[in-house]
Amino acid sequence: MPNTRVASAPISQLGASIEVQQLKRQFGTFEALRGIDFSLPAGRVLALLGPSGCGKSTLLKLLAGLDRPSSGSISLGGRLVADAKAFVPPQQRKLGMVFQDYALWPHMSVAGNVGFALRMQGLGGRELDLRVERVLQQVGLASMGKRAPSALSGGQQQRVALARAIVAQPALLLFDEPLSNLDRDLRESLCGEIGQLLREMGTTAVYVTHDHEEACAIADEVAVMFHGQIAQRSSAQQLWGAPAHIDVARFLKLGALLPAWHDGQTIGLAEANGSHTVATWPAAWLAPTGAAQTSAAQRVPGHVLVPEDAIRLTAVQAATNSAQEPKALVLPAQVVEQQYTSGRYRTRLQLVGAGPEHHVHAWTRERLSQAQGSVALQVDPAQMRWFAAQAA
Ligand SMILES: Nc1ncnc2c1ncn2[C@@H]1O[C@H](COP(=O)(O)OP(=O)(O)OP(=O)(O)O)[C@@H](O)[C@H]1O
Repeated sequence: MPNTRVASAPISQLGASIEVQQLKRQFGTFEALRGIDFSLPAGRVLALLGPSGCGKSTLLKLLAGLDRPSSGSISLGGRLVADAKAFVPPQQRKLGMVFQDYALWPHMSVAGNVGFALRMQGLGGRELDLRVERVLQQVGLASMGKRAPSALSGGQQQRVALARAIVAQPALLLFDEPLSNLDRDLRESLCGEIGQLLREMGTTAVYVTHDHEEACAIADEVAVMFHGQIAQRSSAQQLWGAPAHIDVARFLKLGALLPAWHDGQTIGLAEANGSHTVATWPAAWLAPTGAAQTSAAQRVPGHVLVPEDAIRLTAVQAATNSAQEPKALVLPAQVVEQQYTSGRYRTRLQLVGAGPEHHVHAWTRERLSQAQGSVALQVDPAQMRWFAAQAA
């Protein structure tokens, strides 16, 4: 979208706050949402992130009023819109929606699509034309109003859908995987533009995606969902730096999750059955929040997260647990394979003396051959995190 849009952006309004309490949605005996609680202040953007089937779209539909909760409540802007008794239909919730498949009306022009909500409000003539043209300009489609949607590219069609969603100045914008039909370059640019537009507008928004880069680029806060529940809700920085749950670390692919034990003082990398400890180090070396999860007198099984960026590769002879570098964990490893990507090698390494589950990935500039034998991993323990095994 052109930069002129920023200077001429006329819309600046505060959106509606969202308050969701103990929200559940059952389909027969299946619980698609199992007690969702969150509140979002007005003007904030929340991304719902999670694997397929975790309940993101179900939650979005309940916020939109396209479906009713089995129990629990939703309030928008302090007004109760859904609970056991109340139900406010979508057209009275002052919201705009953008879907994955654009959902444009093919028999209407671009301007006809964009102006539809305003015409429903009784607006017409010059004022309608001006509002539509202004919004088309905002989404980078100035002077395309007369075209048919079928005469536009996928990215342009999604801009029309965006213009249609924002033209009536909604208090809440809901996005359901809006970029997943577009190619990667377009996804990246449109993602940045939507984020900028949302910040300019000050509208509250909920954005469903299974792409963590998209979620982090657009949203102030990210809620990661699994099996109908929110596992963690925080800023993107916190999500990456302090995943609260092993499933979050796994979903975000934050690094290797190595079987380990923790006895309150020491952490040991161990075989899954606990039979053979490969290496130990003081638990205090880990980030405090990671170690704080366990204060046991006996060994508790779990996993240690080793982010790829926490690992440096050195020659075996150069690597020692020296007094100069007391908090560097040194582990001998064997190169298994390397893949060249984006100017670096992603290198898969097997820890020496450990089972197949004890492998990690690290990045190197050089090509290493298996014939070079062992290398040493220098791991920064401050970047590692401990996750105790969950009770069955
Ligand atoms: N109308 C329905 N009847 C029965 N089950 C449903 C219905 N709608 C959703 N579900 C189930 O609820 C679960 C959550 O679905 P939902 O569409 O919310 O997932 P999602 O996280 O949005 O997934 P995706 O990323 O694949 O769109 C899924 O197991 C789905 O099969």
